[in-house]
Amino acid sequence: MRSSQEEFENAVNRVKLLKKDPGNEVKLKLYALYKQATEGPCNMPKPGVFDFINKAKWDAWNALGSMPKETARQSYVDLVSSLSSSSMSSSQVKPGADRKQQEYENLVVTSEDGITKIMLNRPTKKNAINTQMYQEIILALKAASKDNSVLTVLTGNGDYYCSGNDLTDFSGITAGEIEEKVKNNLDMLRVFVNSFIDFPKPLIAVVNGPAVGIAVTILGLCDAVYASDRATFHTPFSHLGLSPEGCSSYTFPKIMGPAKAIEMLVFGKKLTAEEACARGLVTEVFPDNTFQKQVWARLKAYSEFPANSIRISKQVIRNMEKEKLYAVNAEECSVLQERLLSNECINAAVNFLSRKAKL
Ligand SMILES: CCCCC/C=C/C(=O)SCCNC(=O)CCNC(=O)[C@H](O)C(C)(C)COP(=O)(O)OP(=O)(O)OC[C@H]1O[C@@H](n2cnc3c(N)ncnc32)[C@H](O)[C@@H]1OP(=O)(O)O
Repeated sequence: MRSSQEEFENAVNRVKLLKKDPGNEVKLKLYALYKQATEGPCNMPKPGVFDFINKAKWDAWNALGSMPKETARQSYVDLVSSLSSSSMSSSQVKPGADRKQQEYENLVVTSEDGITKIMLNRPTKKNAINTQMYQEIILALKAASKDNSVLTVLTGNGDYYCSGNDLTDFSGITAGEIEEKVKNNLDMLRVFVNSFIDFPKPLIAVVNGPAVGIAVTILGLCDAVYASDRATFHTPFSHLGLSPEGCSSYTFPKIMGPAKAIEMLVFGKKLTAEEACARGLVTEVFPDNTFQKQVWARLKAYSEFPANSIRISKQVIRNMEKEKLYAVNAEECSVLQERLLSNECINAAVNFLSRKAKL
């Protein structure tokens, strides 16, 4: 929908009422869009290099090139709306309260202070990831990649971070249906892991408690991992007749060296948070009683860094090996598809379902 001249003028007035300074970067963007919307493409002579302020303004306006006036007007209105709502939320919402976004069945997704938090929300099942939760995480990451946040956080509700893939996912499936179900699940897993590979902003795991299976492997694709000292890290793939996923067959040897990676991924050694930190899988460990306070203060400080710089720097690092990661993901999914149909795996799932086996 195109915005009218009246909406544009309203937006110009609303900018003057903003309670929070939006920062120089946003102010330059507003200036440039306003000039483009009212005068068209940049028509000023370029200021000298030492005229810093006017040069920055000129650069911002000139960068809009031949953007039509109508598009600039719409972008200005959109930008002011996003600023007004965040300025309102900080003045009207109780401190510490989150602004809730789209509703999900297995997630709670909130955005505040430049941080989008995706919280796994099946605490009674230790946040095990079922098919629907995989789909919801894919959607939530897609939405977070496009929202105004600077950082995205993945965490768990309750005493667990996540107990990994939901082992009951295949219960109630007949022998005739199993192959197709496994294939569909593996197609979904590939998309799920790709959405971590492709995530364009810093993605931070706040590991509030034990993590199992895919919840651990995917940490190798996160940009920082903050863990409570109560957290543990366990990838019992061999016990379950499975094989590594989440690109861990590539990221773990790279992070901790092949011998330590094999101890985890092949022999299923469970690590404490301190051990995982010593191996480089975890960025920093915090005492559980101050974990949330310390981590969120840290994240809030990081979210105030220049958003574009942070995003671009993350992408420069990730882009170096994106193709490799896609290939690893595809290969792991193809191996896992066979494993899921193996007797070793089916027996392990039956054991879990009949409550004979636990980790
Ligand atoms: C797309 C295909 C991908 C395949 C790749 C696989 C990747 C993986 O993630 S492999 C790892 C899979 N996860 C596990 O093996 C963990 C299994 N769970 C357990 O061993 C235990 O539940 C526990 C150690 C995580 C926690 O034990 P405890 O504290 O004693 O709590 P409960 O066992 O009573 O659990 C409470 C409740 O939660 C259910 N639950 C826990 N984890 C899972 C799970 N992974 N899948 C399904 N359900 C899980 C558990 O069954 C209990 O439910 P209720 O009995 O209904 O209360």
